[in-house]
Amino acid sequence: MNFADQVCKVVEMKGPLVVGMDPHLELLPPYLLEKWLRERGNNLQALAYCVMEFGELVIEAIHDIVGFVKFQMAFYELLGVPGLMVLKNLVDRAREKGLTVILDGKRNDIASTAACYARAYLSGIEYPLERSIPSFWDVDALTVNPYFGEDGLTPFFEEAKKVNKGLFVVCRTTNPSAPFLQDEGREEKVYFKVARLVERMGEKMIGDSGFSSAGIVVGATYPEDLRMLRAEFPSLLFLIPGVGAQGGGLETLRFAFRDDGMGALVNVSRGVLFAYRESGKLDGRGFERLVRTKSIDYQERFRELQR
Ligand SMILES: O=c1ccn([C@@H]2O[C@H](COP(=O)(O)O)[C@@H](O)[C@H]2O)c(=O)[nH]1
Repeated sequence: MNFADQVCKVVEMKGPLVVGMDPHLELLPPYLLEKWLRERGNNLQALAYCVMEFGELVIEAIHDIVGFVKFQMAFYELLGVPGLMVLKNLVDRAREKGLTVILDGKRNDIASTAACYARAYLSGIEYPLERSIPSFWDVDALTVNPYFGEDGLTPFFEEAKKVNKGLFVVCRTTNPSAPFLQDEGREEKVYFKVARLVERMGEKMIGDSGFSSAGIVVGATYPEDLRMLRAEFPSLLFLIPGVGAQGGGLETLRFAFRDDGMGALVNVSRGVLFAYRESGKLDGRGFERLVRTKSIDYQERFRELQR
């Protein structure tokens, strides 16, 4: 069973929600932030402890009802080395709890450097005398930037295939100025070309589900593009951000799923993690109960769209 087949199995069991583990510092529950700053002082290590406890509480609250988490690396990189250690701990905790982990790093470069990223995040290090060291980041899938073209993408596809991991290549992004570059192109728009390239490069990664382990990132904020992409690329898994805080609607996500309800993973970060802010509980105590309630709510709403 390859990564794509595994994704379909988990979607069938739990639903397509991906909880985005994006610890925006300014939105963290004030009681937690105050506790760690009081105990450890005003420094990166204190913030990292706070993010760690926050992440652990989220994982504990959702692991039995959610199948996927996506860690946005930027929020952990912000906290320097302590932040990266927290990221590592949370990734391991999530996997121990049975969650499928997507690392949102949007990596790429020229081929020789991309190979290094691909080994770092996917396959690990192989060196002479048949010795090898597994990847430090024990994740299930990585997001990748397509701007370098096929030679930049190739190492990610090769390494992912070797160790049966997943890729999500950035295709149609959620941000307002996305069309400025992504809608360029003579015969075909750039984002469509990206999807076509991923489809071709991932042909040999198609599993029994009919999906390839190399998918694309498609924003919920461009529903018509989402619909066209699904119609044209039935074998691509979509990782869909943009629901909630960025204003992406739910109804149009119906088009993202294949007839059997498979094919789309929907990421919600702020809309789930910080639900306590809509509840009037200003210090955030018990925020994790609302994370759970909101996750259940999203899974139910997605289930309706999958029919
Ligand atoms: O086009 C893109 C690509 C990635 N993202 C990432 O998804 C989440 C969205 O967070 P919300 O709080 O649910 O808006 C975040 O990690 C982004 O970096 C995206 O939004 N758009």
